[in-house]
Amino acid sequence: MNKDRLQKIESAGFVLKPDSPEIKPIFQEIRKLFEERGIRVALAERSAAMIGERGTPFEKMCEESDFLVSLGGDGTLLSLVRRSYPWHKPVVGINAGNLGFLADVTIEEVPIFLDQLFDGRYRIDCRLMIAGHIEKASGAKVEFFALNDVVVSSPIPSKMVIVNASIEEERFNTYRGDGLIISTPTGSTAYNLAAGGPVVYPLTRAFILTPVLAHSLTNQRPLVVPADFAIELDTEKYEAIATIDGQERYEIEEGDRVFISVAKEDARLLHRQERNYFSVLRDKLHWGDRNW
Ligand SMILES: NC(=O)c1ccc[n+]([C@@H]2O[C@H](COP(=O)([O-])OP(=O)(O)OC[C@H]3O[C@@H](n4cnc5c(N)ncnc54)[C@H](O)[C@@H]3O)[C@@H](O)[C@H]2O)c1
Ligand SMILES: Nc1ncnc2c1ncn2[C@@H]1O[C@H](COP(=O)(O)OP(=O)(O)OP(=O)(O)O)[C@@H](O)[C@H]1O
Repeated sequence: MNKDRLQKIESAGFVLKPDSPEIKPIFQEIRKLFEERGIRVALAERSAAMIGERGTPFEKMCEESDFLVSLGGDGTLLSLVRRSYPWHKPVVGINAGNLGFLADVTIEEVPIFLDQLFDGRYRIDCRLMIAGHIEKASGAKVEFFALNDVVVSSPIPSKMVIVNASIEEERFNTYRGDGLIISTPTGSTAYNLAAGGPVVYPLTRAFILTPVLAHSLTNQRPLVVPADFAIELDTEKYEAIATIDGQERYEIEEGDRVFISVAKEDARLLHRQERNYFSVLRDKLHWGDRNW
């Protein structure tokens, strides 16, 4: 299979921004545009229920769609990429949210995006994903995937956490502070950026370890490591949680271990061909804008 090309452009599966029934007329308009071009549209059950329609079970939709569409903000796209990961379908984000850094097709651009799709003028970017798991002290195991980041922090604001980090089975550092972010290059412009971590071009194969408000006078710098390095975290003394892409939370107790490595398959993000990462940095995050 050529991972850079769509196999067919006959069916699309949609997920809508949660708790936003006001999105219904926008979705209906977009569905019409898809159907006018001969693309069958399925809507995931939960999204359908939100707008009073009958939907398709999420798994069936992923199985049967040539590509998936998130109509919402970056959060809706992150969640769709994670949940649909086992089917490895290309995902495009139509921005009906605020920032739309990842979800980069605007509602107005949908007709032209569809024309370009049929002309072959699109790109599928392979983005590395985190494949992680938590081994509980009890022996239980929880697996997860992340497109942006895994954050180990305190469940209580203004309480500290102590996070021990090992890289390739070698104890490397103990982070004391608000937490530790393990970010992918895709996530480098999210929480990692706010915590002072580097912006990393999204096609780079690396992980970034960035402390959040480290309680230390010995500069706890962000660290970039190759994506094929295995990272292991555990915590001491304080309560902690691991948050996946800002959306899934797991309690971490003393004795639990969090394992982070690169997922076998990349996520596939479908973009307009002319999308340029540096323009997005400028337009959305005001990179280099002297008035900001
Ligand atoms: N201080 C912070 O900046 C902060 C704090 C907590 C979480 N986050 C980030 O929020 C992400 C979850 O996003 P959400 O939209 O579900 O939550 P959210 O609604 O809390 O929004 C967080 C903001 O980050 C933006 N964002 C998300 N992923 C991005 C990316 N890869 N590049 C640039 N901007 C991005 C979103 O558009 C939104 O404006 C987490 O993965 C985490 O990285 C940021
Ligand atoms: N499946 C999901 N599980 C948990 N939270 C979700 C899920 N999908 C979306 N969210 C959350 O819903 C909220 C709103 O969604 P979304 O991020 O798409 O829109 P937004 O905040 O308006 O846009 P943006 O993220 O681009 O600023 C976000 O906080 C997001 O994390």
